[in-house]
Amino acid sequence: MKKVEHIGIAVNSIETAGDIYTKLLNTGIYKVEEVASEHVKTAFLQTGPNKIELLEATHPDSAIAKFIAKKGEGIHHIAFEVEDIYAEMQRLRAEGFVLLNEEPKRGADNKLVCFVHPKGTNGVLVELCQSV
Ligand SMILES: C[C@@H](C(=O)O)C(=O)SCCNC(=O)CCNC(=O)[C@H](O)C(C)(C)COP(=O)(O)OP(=O)(O)OC[C@H]1O[C@@H](n2cnc3c(N)ncnc32)[C@H](O)[C@@H]1OP(=O)(O)O
Ligand SMILES: [Co+2]
Repeated sequence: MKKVEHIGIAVNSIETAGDIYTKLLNTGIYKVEEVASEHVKTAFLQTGPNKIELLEATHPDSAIAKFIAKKGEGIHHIAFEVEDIYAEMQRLRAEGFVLLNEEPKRGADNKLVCFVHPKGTNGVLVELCQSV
């Protein structure tokens, strides 16, 4: 694992949350991308080397819609950048972690991503991501 790549925050509205985080971080959203396969719209802000990903559901079946219905808005996941996602997935499986996808899937910026079940990581949903 190389570093924390981003922290994902589930929000009801990217427009509203975008204004709040722009004021909070004193920097604007630098990109908005819909990731249709995940049923989310994402918006990214950057402070120094760190990225915040705001996530709004685009469908009632979205993980974000379900999360907000259960827990309300808030931190949804921590994403770690990895060098070789296939190797990391194999390593984590061997360590007994439950991966939520068998094969890497595509996230924002077309990155390869894989999620680790929060039940095995002390209640924190973990995303692995590899730049392509
Ligand atoms: C675009 C991309 C990118 O960055 O490039 C993204 O980030 S996409 C980000 C959106 N996509 C994803 O999150 C994909 C991976 N997520 C998933 O597969 C799912 O959301 C699961 C994490 C498996 C949860 O789905 P499931 O249908 O099982 O929902 P559920 O409501 O029954 O949840 C089962 C248990 O997990 C808990 N739970 C659910 N989501 C959680 C989260 N984000 N953090 C911590 N705990 C969480 C629930 O409270 C519940 O606990 P109790 O049993 O105690 O009540
Ligand atoms: Co993410």
